[in-house]
Amino acid sequence: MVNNNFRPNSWNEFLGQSQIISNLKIYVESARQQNKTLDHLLIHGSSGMGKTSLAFLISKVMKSKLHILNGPSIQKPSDLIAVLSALKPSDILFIDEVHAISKEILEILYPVLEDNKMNLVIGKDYNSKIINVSLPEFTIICATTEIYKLSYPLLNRFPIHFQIMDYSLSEMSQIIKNASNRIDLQLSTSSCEFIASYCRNTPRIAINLVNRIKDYIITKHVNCTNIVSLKTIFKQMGIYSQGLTNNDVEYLKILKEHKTLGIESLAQILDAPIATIIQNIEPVLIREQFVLRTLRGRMITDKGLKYLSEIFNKEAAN
Ligand SMILES: Nc1ncnc2c1ncn2[C@@H]1O[C@H](COP(=O)(O)OP(=O)(O)OP(=O)(O)O)[C@@H](O)[C@H]1O
Ligand SMILES: [Mg+2]
Repeated sequence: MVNNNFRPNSWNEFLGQSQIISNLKIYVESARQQNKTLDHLLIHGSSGMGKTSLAFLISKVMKSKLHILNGPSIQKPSDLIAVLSALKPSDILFIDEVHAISKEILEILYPVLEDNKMNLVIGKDYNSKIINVSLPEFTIICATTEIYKLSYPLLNRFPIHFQIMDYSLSEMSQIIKNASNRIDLQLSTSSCEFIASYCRNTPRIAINLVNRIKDYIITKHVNCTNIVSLKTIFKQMGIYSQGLTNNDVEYLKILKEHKTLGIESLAQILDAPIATIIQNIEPVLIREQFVLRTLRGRMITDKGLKYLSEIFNKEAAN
């Protein structure tokens, strides 16, 4: 489990995403000078890229109390209404996985986002009436990994919208350096860069790897953290270069065998849900240019074939 202690506590500790951070600093400062709350904010990006960390950081720099809700766990209107009713001025409400909230809950959220009001239905059938309840000035931060599942009316009710972009290799190595410092693990710059190449561009994976490396060092399964010993650790963990896992390699092997395959056939052969393939397997393979998505289906590239032959040659040599 990723330890919450790794979450950035200040602007400086949140690495990369320079455009988001520089804009956010302006919006936060402007809100402060006008004695206003920050406008509602939507953050989207893949899993483990820093959405929750950013929401936590905003609440820290705004010195605001953070209330947290998770889209899939808001099952009935009262789940949301209870939290909204407890909000105090300047609080922040963070709704994670907002794509998973139902239409019924969205109906409550729309007037809150737009007019800072809750429309509550009191009574039943012919005796029912709607009352408007004004809420204190507060900020809603929503996060999603699946932006395309949000309806347009929801999307355009967020005055601020950030997309978490890829991290550069040097930003990833700095995240690794900072995480290793926090757990007293000595890593050279070249070791950090090497680990960064195994992180699939994802800070959460970086932090997991740093923790696992510490496990190997502490239990003396490996003596030092040079690149040769890091390679031994990753091999033992079943991670290939570029951070590929057995599933990713299996996917490449299937494509090598079949040349071109549609996603349904791939899912069947891999025995994995299509969503898992699209969200967990393909992003790294496409970013590394090992795989192409064409109209006829998925195809392995020459670079992908070279990667496969390299890892199997290495295995044969060992
Ligand atoms: N830009 C960053 N700088 C430093 N550390 C980061 C950064 N982004 C993420 N992290 C670290 O990576 C971990 C995972 O990030 P986080 O939980 O914010 O991801 P997420 O986008 O919310 O993922 P999910 O969609 O799965 O909820 C955090 O614990 C944090 O320590
Ligand atoms: Mg999160």
